[in-house]
Amino acid sequence: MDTEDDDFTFAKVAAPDTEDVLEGNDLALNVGSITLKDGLDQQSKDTCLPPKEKTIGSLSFTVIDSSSSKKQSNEPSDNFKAPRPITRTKVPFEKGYSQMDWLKLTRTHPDLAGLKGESNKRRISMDEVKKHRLGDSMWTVLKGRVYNITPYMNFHPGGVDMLIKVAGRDGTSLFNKYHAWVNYDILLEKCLVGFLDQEA
Ligand code: HEM
Repeated sequence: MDTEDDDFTFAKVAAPDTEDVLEGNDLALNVGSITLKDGLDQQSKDTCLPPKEKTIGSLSFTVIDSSSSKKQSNEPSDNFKAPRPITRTKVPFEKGYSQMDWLKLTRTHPDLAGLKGESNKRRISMDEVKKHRLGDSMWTVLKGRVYNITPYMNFHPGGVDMLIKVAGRDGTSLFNKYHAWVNYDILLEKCLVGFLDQEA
């Protein structure tokens, strides 16, 4: 059987040693003896501290006069112009034109680019791109790749009006302005017509 002495759940907590108490008291005394210098003694006043900078013990701080009519340096200057935020309005997609529907179409449609058997590795001149501004064959250039964007028109979350702006031209900068993070490479993979011939 356990005796009361063996049972740690009833272990007696010894009263603190008188020495410990004294040490504690010492600490308390030490804490009590910390003094804060106001830094305004004659010596500080005579040294090189600027008038509004003061020292308390080892801490120093600067007094800012908020009543001063002078502008603080962290205020925007009069010439500062904040960049104008662009408005990105998501157009509610029509039934059958969600991003999932687009994904399904890219997997099932045999020729979204409208290649009709031609290779999509072809080099294409900007003049040829310009001819594809309308109808079922609207092309755009994104970072040197030429895409037929007609099939994607109704699926574009930003709406047809936005996407049509890049038909027949290089759409890279406009695309980046609105959503540089969008992975067009994957989205339009099946719409690739060819590569822009920079020299032509
Ligand atoms: C050419 C290929 C393009 C592709 C593949 C594409 C794709 C996308 C995608 C996936 C979104 C949804 C993004 C999201 O939810 O964060 C989106 C949204 C949007 N896109 Fe495009 N886009 C293209 C071109 C453009 C262009 C040229 C413009 C502008 C002229 C434009 C304007 C917008 C806008 C305003 C939204 C807003 C909807 C939102 O806040 O999500 N897009 N686009």
